Amino acid sequence: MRTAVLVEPTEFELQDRSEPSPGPDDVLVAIRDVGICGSDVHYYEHGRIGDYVVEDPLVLGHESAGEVVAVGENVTGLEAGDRVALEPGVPCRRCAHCKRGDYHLCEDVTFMATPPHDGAFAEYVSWPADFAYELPDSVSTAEGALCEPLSVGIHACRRGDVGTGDTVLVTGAGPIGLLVMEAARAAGATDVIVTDVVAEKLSLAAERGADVTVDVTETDLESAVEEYTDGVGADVVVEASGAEPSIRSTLDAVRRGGTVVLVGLADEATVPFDVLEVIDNEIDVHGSFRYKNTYDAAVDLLADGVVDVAGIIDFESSLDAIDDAFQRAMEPAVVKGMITFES
Ligand SMILES: NC(=O)C1=CN([C@@H]2O[C@H](COP(=O)(O)OP(=O)(O)OC[C@H]3O[C@@H](n4cnc5c(N)ncnc54)[C@H](O)[C@@H]3O)[C@@H](O)[C@H]2O)C=CC1
Ligand SMILES: CC(=O)[C@H](N)C(=O)O
Repeated sequence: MRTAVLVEPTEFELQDRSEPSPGPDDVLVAIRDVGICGSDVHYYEHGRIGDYVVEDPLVLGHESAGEVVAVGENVTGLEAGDRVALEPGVPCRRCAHCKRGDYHLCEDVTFMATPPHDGAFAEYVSWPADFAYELPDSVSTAEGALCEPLSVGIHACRRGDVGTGDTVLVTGAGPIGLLVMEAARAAGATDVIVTDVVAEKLSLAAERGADVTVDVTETDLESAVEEYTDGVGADVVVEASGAEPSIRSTLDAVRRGGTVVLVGLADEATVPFDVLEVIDNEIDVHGSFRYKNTYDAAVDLLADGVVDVAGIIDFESSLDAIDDAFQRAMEPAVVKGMITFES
């Protein structure tokens, strides 16, 4: 089977590898669509993310969906021909975190495209059947692939306990911020404010239903939120840029007694954060890491037409043109590129 392997920073090699054979509990999936995530681009550019270093050639891609072509002997509920979205992180199922239900915090997780585990820029992937979610006919495999970033959004909104009538501020209008907005709407938020520093991103956020967009290079965020909320502040702020000034600004924009959810990964682990403001204003600050138990919800939300993920896709490309696709994905105005495989 054909794969795109990152052999050096900024260098993919198209390699033929042998097709995996499914274990007894696995499905063999012919991959149809894989999203290019910011983390893929980061590995491509720098060969590492923090402590995760690409030491051996690595197949990138973890936002994937495709068609089941074979199933292991223990698999029930899925058969050849079914289309599935693949949840990319498979936990050990045995550790304390897994046993208390926090499987996304498992320290022994096999996460696609995170060294040393290969990802889905490959014609076939063998994956545990219980981490493969059947897609109804109304949901495309491109949408199925984007259940991954949508899951990040759903989990962040669950962490923030976003509810009916809430005003939610989303900082950063990349794919994660835009899908946080979708998840917040689905959770009942009636007002969504979105920030960014790139005009095209803010235009897209507005087209997709943001009530207010704020270009923080031109407008003071605190004043803009104060004006919109009659001086109260946002009920929930979801930080989805990873930019240090934006992380710090969350405390200026959240209401007293509100919640800040940190999703964006800052370049530096240490960001000044005013703990007195957190205490005086009784602000709940939550980290949000990947997701757990979100894929069923993501598929249902897509099937019911409650959320839109396809609208964030800027371009589709073939595996052969993966270098060009990654170059395009690095352009500031681009939100989401997809690698598509022929069926
Ligand atoms: N916690 C988790 O489980 C996960 C975290 N992430 C992180 O979430 C963040 C967002 O991911 P993507 O949307 O893929 O990234 P992205 O880089 O595509 O989007 C970030 C957006 O923030 C904007 N931005 C930059 N500076 C800003 C500022 N000062 N104020 C407001 N917006 C600003 C950028 O223009 C861009 O549109 C990244 O830091 C990523 O590493 C992504 C996936 C999972
Ligand atoms: C940080 C990422 O973008 C990635 N989705 C991951 O969860 O590792």
